[in-house]
Amino acid sequence: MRRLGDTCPVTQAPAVVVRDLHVRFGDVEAVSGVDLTADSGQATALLGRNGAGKSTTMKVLAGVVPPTAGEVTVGGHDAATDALGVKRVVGYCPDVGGLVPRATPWEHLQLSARLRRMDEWEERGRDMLERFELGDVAHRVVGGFSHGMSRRLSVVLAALHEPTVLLLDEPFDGVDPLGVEATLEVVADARARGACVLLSTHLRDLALEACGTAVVLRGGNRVAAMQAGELTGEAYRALLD
Ligand SMILES: Nc1ncnc2c1ncn2[C@@H]1O[C@H](COP(=O)(O)OP(=O)(O)OP(=O)(O)O)[C@@H](O)[C@H]1O
Repeated sequence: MRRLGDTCPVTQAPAVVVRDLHVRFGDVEAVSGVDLTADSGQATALLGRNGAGKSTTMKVLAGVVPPTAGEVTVGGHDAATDALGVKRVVGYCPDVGGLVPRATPWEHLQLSARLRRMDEWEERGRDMLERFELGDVAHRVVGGFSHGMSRRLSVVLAALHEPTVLLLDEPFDGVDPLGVEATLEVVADARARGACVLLSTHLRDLALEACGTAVVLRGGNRVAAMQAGELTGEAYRALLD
């Protein structure tokens, strides 16, 4: 039985390694040559315009879409051959979906904890729901939730089990300032306990606040990787054009 706070195997290698990733859906090449590395204890922002390939890259890192070509290792697991191993080490907030409309937030937490054979998770679960102002609706089905409430619950579910690699795809989308603050705290907490965080967003300012490193994608390619502080508005705009 896994307990919160259990230490994960520490490796010297970067927590996430992506080399020349290609992902094809039929005739569409969604990702065509992305390279990135991300270290434990660091947060990396994936930035880029609509259709740049951010969500597809995140799906590969989460083990839910296989790479068509290239090398992808997440927490030491090869995404092409060991998707289950990848799923075990990540916490993933998808860009859309992932929630069961007829279930309540508390039931989502219960299911997640059971699937991961977690013990002693209730206090953290309650605390996280409170931090994301979902405590009052913990027993209301999520089918009636606003978009922002659903996003907040998706972040809670991704982070509940204190994963080695935390993947947040558009976590700020439609989320109010208190939800943004709670999400930034989740990122900071994850970094502090040595997790590797990857966060995709269109919002440069929030990316800079949350992350020390920024990777910019365009047309399925990585066009830049830099310290987040170097990504001025002007530099970002130039990379997008
Ligand atoms: N399942 C799919 N089938 C076909 N094409 C897809 C599929 N998923 C993504 N694509 C295409 O791949 C490209 C990259 O999409 P992706 O969702 O990864 O971009 P994104 O950077 O996350 O965009 P956004 O910021 O709008 O969410 C787009 O052209 C998209 O239409």
